[in-house]
Amino acid sequence: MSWSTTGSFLIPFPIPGAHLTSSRGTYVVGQLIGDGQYGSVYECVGPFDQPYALKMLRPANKPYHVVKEEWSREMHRLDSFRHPNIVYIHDAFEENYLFYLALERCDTSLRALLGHPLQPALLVELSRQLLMTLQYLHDNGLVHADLHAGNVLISQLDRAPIVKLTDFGVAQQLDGNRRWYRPQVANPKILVPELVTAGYTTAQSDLYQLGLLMFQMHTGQNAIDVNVPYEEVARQIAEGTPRQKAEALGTGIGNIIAKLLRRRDTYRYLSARDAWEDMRQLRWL
Ligand SMILES: Nc1ncnc2c1ncn2[C@@H]1O[C@H](COP(=O)(O)OP(=O)(O)OP(=O)(O)O)[C@@H](O)[C@H]1O
Repeated sequence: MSWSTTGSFLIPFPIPGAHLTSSRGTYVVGQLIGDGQYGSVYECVGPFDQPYALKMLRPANKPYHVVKEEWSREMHRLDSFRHPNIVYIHDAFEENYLFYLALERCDTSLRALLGHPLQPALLVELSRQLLMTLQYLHDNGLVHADLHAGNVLISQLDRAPIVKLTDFGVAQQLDGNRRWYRPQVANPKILVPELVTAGYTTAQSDLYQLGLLMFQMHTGQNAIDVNVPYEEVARQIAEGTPRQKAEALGTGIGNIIAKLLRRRDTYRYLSARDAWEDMRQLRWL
């Protein structure tokens, strides 16, 4: 059995076969799918024998009320942003001081597909769906701010792949502001120029993170060397290394990625819609 500490408590994490109960019924926990910075995700079977992905927010020595706030924020975001390309939330509950989200279970994440160039048709289709999802979020004043391959889930991979964006733990409602001044950097591997140089994030920051992701889908490689200290990652971003690499590809899609990776927001695509306008013009579409 695995254990975690929260303050003076010792709380057992769920193990395969464990039964968890919400007001909607009983969930049977299966194998661990994976761990992230903030949570662990398990296979799970719901009250009507449906397969779910059960996300448990890891306490990680944070006070109870902080974890509860994070869980509540993510639950409300997923609940209010219903879209075919956003992972569906079925239930949310607390049991034994741990907080859970019962989510639609997807086949895989984009992370599992990376490491080599994707077929152009697949790259375009996944990018199209991501752009459409970002436009929906931005039209509703939300910036995701944590767009990396582990948060891009995919359903129906063997037929017609459907993107399911997940993990709204970092996301921020802009509330009429254009810029969100952030207290801390959540994930140094997906830094954006405006965060490095001025400490803020905008909706266009999501487009930059998508550019990093599309570079990986197109080439199978990272546009930045992420296995280095934070200062070195920040230097690459501030110097515009990702854009230079995308331009050097000399491909139509490389040019679009380069424009997503512009450092100055006036030169970057202004919206996801604009980026798709260019992508749909590519000859091989
Ligand atoms: N609804 C889901 N269906 C299938 N797999 C999922 C689902 N949600 C998350 N996963 C997988 O579970 C693993 C852990 O997810 P989680 O969101 O906790 O962390 P992460 O995205 O890898 O990283 P981080 O939280 O640090 O951004 C990942 O491999 C992710 O792809």
